[in-house]
Amino acid sequence: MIRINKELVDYFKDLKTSNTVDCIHKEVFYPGDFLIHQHKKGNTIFIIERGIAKCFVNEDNGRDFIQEFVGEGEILGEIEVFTDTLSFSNVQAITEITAFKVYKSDFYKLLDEHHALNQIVIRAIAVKLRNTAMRASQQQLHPIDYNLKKFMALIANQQLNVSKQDIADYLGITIRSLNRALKNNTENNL
Ligand SMILES: Nc1ncnc2c1ncn2[C@@H]1O[C@@H]2COP(=O)(O)O[C@H]2[C@H]1O
Repeated sequence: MIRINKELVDYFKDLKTSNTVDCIHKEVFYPGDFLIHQHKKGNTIFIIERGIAKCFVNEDNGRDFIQEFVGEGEILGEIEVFTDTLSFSNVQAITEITAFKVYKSDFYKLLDEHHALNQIVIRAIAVKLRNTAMRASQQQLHPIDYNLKKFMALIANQQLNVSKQDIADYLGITIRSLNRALKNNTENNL
């Protein structure tokens, strides 16, 4: 499912057009470009203005796991900025993306000066935690066929072409298992 956050993107659009701050930069990414690299220090946060990216972890065994598809208004890089650690995952553009980029020190300054932004960011992180926890339990407790069916239904109305590899990486299964599940679902008319 593609996560979005309208209130966050609207807040940044308003700040940018108000011309009261000069620390919000715009950056364009093309499909395949990385916004954030796993295990690297980035020192910036991004807010997606337009476009879709995938957040994924590359495991020691070489396999990728997609944690989430993120779209308009999603904040990226905030974990690294708030915890002063290296990024725990990659963020890669799937479509062309325009994003607001703010350096860490400027982001802290914005949070100091804009009470409303604090609340929006706290809410965004709480929603991420909730979504991530719910997805984890759903994935653990349901069979592959059920999770695949749910995922296909979620992306059906989002006009996004997700590759077979990305679907498999989102469900944490191999392409072979995905093909088997697709066949099962077709045979059972799911
Ligand atoms: N499950 C998730 N939901 C939303 N965003 C995520 C998820 N996992 C990783 N990310 C984003 O990917 C970013 C990678 O860099 P950070 O660790 O700084 O911060 C991470 C989050 O912004």
